[in-house]
Formats: sequence, C-alpha cells, structure tokens
Amino acid sequence: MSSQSPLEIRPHPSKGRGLYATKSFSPGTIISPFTPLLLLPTVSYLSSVCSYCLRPGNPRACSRCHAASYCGATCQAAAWKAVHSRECKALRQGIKDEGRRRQLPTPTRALIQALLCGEIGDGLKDLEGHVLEKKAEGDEWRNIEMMAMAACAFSGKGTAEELVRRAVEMLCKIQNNSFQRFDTDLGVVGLFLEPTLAMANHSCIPNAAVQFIGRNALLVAENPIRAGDEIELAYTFYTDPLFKRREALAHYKFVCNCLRCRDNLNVYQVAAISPNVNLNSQSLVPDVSKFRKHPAVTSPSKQSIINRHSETADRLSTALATIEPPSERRKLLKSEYNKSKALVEEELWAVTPLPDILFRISMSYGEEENFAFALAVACLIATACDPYQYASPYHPVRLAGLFTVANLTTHTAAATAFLANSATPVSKKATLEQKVEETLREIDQVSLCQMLLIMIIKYSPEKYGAELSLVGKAQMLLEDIEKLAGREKETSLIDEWRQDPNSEKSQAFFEFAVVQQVNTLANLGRGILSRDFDISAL
Ligand SMILES: C[S@@+](CC[C@H](N)C(=O)[O-])C[C@H]1O[C@@H](n2cnc3c(N)ncnc32)[C@H](O)[C@@H]1O
Repeated sequence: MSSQSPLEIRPHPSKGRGLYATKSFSPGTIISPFTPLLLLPTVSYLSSVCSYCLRPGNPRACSRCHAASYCGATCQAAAWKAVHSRECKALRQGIKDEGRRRQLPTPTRALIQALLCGEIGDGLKDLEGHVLEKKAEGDEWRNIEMMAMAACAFSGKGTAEELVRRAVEMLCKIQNNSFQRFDTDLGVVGLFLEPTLAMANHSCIPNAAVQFIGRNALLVAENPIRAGDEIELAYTFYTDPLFKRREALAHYKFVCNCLRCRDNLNVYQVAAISPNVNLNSQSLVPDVSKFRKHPAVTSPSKQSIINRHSETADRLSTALATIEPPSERRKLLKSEYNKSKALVEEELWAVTPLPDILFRISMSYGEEENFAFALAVACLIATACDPYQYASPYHPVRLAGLFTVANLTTHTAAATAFLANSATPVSKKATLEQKVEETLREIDQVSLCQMLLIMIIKYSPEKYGAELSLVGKAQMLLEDIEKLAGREKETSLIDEWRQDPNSEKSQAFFEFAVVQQVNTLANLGRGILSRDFDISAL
C-alpha cells in the first residue's frame, strides 16, 4: 500500500497479520473504499442480481452460458473483459447440462475464476487458508477436495494432482477471507474478497464495519479510531449469542478472546460500554443513560434469563419469509414469539431472536396493509431493539429501521388525512385499532417522516451517500415532502433543527416531534403484540 494509505498491514502478536489505521477516523466516516478481487452472486441470486455489480433487478442471462446475468451492456462488457470471457468458455466446455451449470456452488465458481485468471490467483497468494487444520477435519476436508476437483475439471485444466493441490489451497483461502456481500433489501447476495480488507481481524466488539455499494465495499469506522489502532470487524452475526459466534468462528480456526466472549456479555452490556453511546444525543434514544443503566446491564436475574434463552434460541428460519399463505406465517410467528416470552416479559427486546421476530411481524402487518400496526411495531424495534443491538446511530441496521418507520408513515399519514373528517372521539373502551388511529391523528406524521429522513441522510457515509440505496430512497421521499404546500411553520422549525440540532429549542422540538411520538407508537406496538401474538392472552 502507498505511504498515503489510510491503512497498513502489520504483524499481529497473536493473530498472524492485522490491518492498522495510519490516521484517526471518527465514527461514521469512510476509512477506505475497496474494489473486489473476487465478486460473485450466490447461487440463489444468480438470476435476480447482476453478476458484475450485484445490484438487484431483472438481469439478462449471458446467451452463451446462461450461468451469469447482467443488468445492462456496460456491466456485461466489463465482466466479459475482467473474467467472464474465460469463465464463460470454461463453463460451456465443462458441462453440457444447463440446469447443473447454474447450480455450481459459489465457492466452486470463485475457484474457477481464480484458476483461469492469473491476477486472481496471484491476489490470493499471501492469504491465510488454514489448509493443514482443515485437512485434519474429515467431512469439511472431503467437501473442499470435491469442490476443488470439480473446479479443476470445469476450468478445462484437468485434474492432475499438483493442480488439485493448488486448487484446494486457493479454495481454503477464498473461504477464510471472503465477506458475505450484503444487500439492505435482499440480505446476503454474494461473496466478496479483497486481499487488503481480508487482513482485518475479528472482534465481537468491532470498531469498523463493511458496507457495500454495487461492486465496491466501504470500510466504515464504527467507533472513534486513532492512528495506530487495529481495525477489527465482526465476522459473525454481531448480535448472535456466544455459542453461535463460537460455532461460526470455528470455521476460521480460532477462538475469540475479546472482552465480550471472555465475560459472555449480553447486547445491553456491550452497548453500555460502547464508546458510541454518547453519539446518541440526536437519536431515538437521546437519553444516553438508558444505555448505561439498562436493567440488563447490572441485574443478575435478567442476565440469567438472557443466558438461559440464548442457549436454546436459534436464528429464525429464513423459510419464514417465504411461507405462504399469510395465515400460516402468522401461526409460525406466534409460536416463535411465545418461545421468546420470557424475554418479552422482562422487556429484553434486543435479545436475539426477538428483534427478528418483531421485524417479521411488522412486515406481515404491512403485507396485510395494516400499516398502522406495522408502524407501531416498527417504532418498538427502532426504540427498544436496534439502539441496544447497535449502539452507534450510524449503524446501517439503525438507519434501515428509521427508514422503515419513515416509509410506513407515508402510508399512515395518507390514511389519517383521508379519515380526518369522519373522526369521532375515542372512548375509554376503544379498541386498539381506534387508539392507534386516534394517536396517529394527533401526530404530525409528515414532520416526523421528514425528520427521520434527514437523520438517515445525516448519519450515512457522506461521500458515497447518494449511491447507497437507502440514502437514494430517503432523498426521493424527502424531496416529495419538501414540495408539499402549507407547511411553512413546520419547515422553518425543521430547518432550524437541521442547522443547529444542539440548541435548546431544537432539542425540545426534536424531543416533542420525534422522540415522544415514536415512543407513544412503540407503546401501542407492545399492546398490539400482547393482544395479537401472546398465546396466553388469546
Ligand atoms: C481474514 S483473515 C485475517 C488476516 C489474518 N490475520 C492473516 O494474517 O492473514 C482471518 C484469520 O485471521 C485470524 N484471526 C482473525 N481474527 C482473529 C482473532 N480475533 N483471534 C485470533 N485469530 C484471528 C485467524 O487465523 C483467521 O482465520
């Protein structure tokens, strides 16, 4: 790397090499962008994301191999030049059966590229693959050998012993150094590998994170980073309990020895010690003492509930997203919600898998076009799950949560305006539906939406902001709102808050227009869950 580089690779006393900052970075800033050495869609997204830029859409398949699809001529031409001219030929020659060709596992396809493109093979040379450790493991090793043999055959280079040995080595390196290429709407859509970024070691309390924009990755500071600090990323799902993280890290052949693992800290305890907590003064949890003094930080009984639950909880099956019809999905969600009842009763909303269950409940209300209930549950997630799972207000999951709330208010605001004339006062015996309706009537939903969108843009990485799909969507909605007539008073208050968010007046306005309203809706969300999902209450 050049002397101007913000990063340098140095030996680490116990982790091989590590990636170190050469200057300081504040949270939310981009440390460096990275262009991939390897970037491929996973098998299930082969026909729904572009094989070159990995953006979702309706890409057209390569007419020769049908095993790669592109969003347009530019990506197709770039991919052809970079790798596909060689890969395409190999795939066509390697196997005649079109169906099987599409099913090649992603690592095998990545290996084919590495075998055929000298520059990719060279880029992998210095990476750690833990070949010997993997060789000692029966099943995993047999799998690796089979994939390596297949890749050698597909590449048309034959299966001579020496070539297969090299292929096995490359495959181990690909597995040990790739990132899951994440898309905010779709989840994990591909594999990304870049040799410098691959030098970053793991911590369960990372100080940086990777975000993807099209082909590229951005390394973004999560915590304040000083010159000389090691850059650490989470290789696992950050919110997973200890046993799940250990299971995932075993593939990388090390046992994590970070503070979170050593003391088995729960998410609330991690959030409480995060150097990011103070950044929350302009978030949905502006009272930062709520992080430091959350009962789960000090209460042994709450900690033991979390521990007991974490030992048995499994991540919610992804099948849930595809289960039809909606009534079946609702049944399954109900059962999952009740499995986490101990957490609900103690208000431990941020403990896995509760946030995921709530997210799917909110989505299912949205699919039923019950936007008011979807919004109330989304507000609960944005106030009681996301901030404690991710203490940084810059975290992409938090920003996505704000966007969900903002987006749902565009539906509920329209419905509220439509119903405004027919509104009748709500009696003490009002149903939850009536209470939510009444609450929404009292909220300036347009200003709430506008302020949430401004927060999303403010907390997103600046230079590449517009390229991030979330920011692009937020900007479009914001432009629509700014065109609305008759909002001079609100606009002037919001502008004042935007320019000087720390003034007393702005803080009071933010507290009233955003924090209080979102919390009121979140409380209704609690009631909705209890009425519609708690089996004992039915
Ligand atoms: C993606 S590489 C990171 C760069 C690596 N340290 C190197 O020198 O090539 C992943 C490997 O780094 C090591 N590693 C990463 N994080 C670690 C940690 N927290 N503790 C011990 N080893 C770690 C493990 O050997 C792991 O397989």
